[in-house]
Amino acid sequence: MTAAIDLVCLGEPMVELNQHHAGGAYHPGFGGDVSNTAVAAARQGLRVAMSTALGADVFGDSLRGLWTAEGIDHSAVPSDPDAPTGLYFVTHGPAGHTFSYRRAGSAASRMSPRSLPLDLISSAKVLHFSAISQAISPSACDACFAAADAARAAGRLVSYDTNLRLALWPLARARAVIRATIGLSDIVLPGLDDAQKLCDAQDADGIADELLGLGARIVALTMGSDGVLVATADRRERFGAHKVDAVDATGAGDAFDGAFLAEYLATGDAFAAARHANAAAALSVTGYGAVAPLPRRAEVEAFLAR
Ligand SMILES: O=C(O)C(=O)C[C@H](O)[C@H](O)CO
Repeated sequence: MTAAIDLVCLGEPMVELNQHHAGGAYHPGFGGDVSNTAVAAARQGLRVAMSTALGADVFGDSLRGLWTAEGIDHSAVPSDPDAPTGLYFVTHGPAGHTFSYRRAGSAASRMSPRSLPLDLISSAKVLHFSAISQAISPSACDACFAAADAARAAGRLVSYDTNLRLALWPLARARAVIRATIGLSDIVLPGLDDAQKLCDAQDADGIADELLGLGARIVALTMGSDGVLVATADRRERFGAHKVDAVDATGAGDAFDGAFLAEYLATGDAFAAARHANAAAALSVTGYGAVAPLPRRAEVEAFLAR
């Protein structure tokens, strides 16, 4: 079964409570950046598995329900009877969205190198994790490095989103860990705001140069309303942002990541992958929540064909 997996996503899934309007009700949904990426990739046709841990609780059960419905393999995900599934709240204001976490001590934060499904990671085509996967605890950070080592030793691709969450760790530590991880990654997927905190360079081309210099093979830098810059050692290209009626940017980067990986595995072309992912990310911000609005392949293709 594991031999058929294209993508393993390693990190922390969470239940989401999203308050669409100030003072209004909180709407239940799903989040956790790499779980969002897993759903985004599965909706584009990849065979995806999760590597994480859940609490043995109703929130863990509902995440399993999501993954089953999306065709995502969660057979390697244990349920921890002694630690909860993490939650987060999303509120919206004039400056965008804010995340408030209830995740300290979660089951996923107890991940360690010993808990990894190494056969799965070594046999899948791509391992994807993020700086959030590393920030949730020192043992989870160790697990990410061990997983990257296993994937690389097996000749697999490592994909990394630099998602910087300064509520989870201080910038100095984040910067050191993230820059070291970029050196182990084939595909690096940063957002501009984060990249400006992680790099000495502040402009998009300088950031791409710096990340390629750290060892990335492909950099896809998402820049919000300025679109996307994709850079490899010998080519770079910009893709303009699509104009859509945006209501909630939660998970837009994860939508990009999942669609990018799906199209990259289908075509081997990072630039075609970015064009596809740029459209998927645009569609993902037209609804509330990290997961519900993630588009399917047919929707992305129809949007690009307009
Ligand atoms: O912020 C986090 O740790 C999350 O995983 C919550 C969101 O789902 C995620 O950030 C969206 O990218």
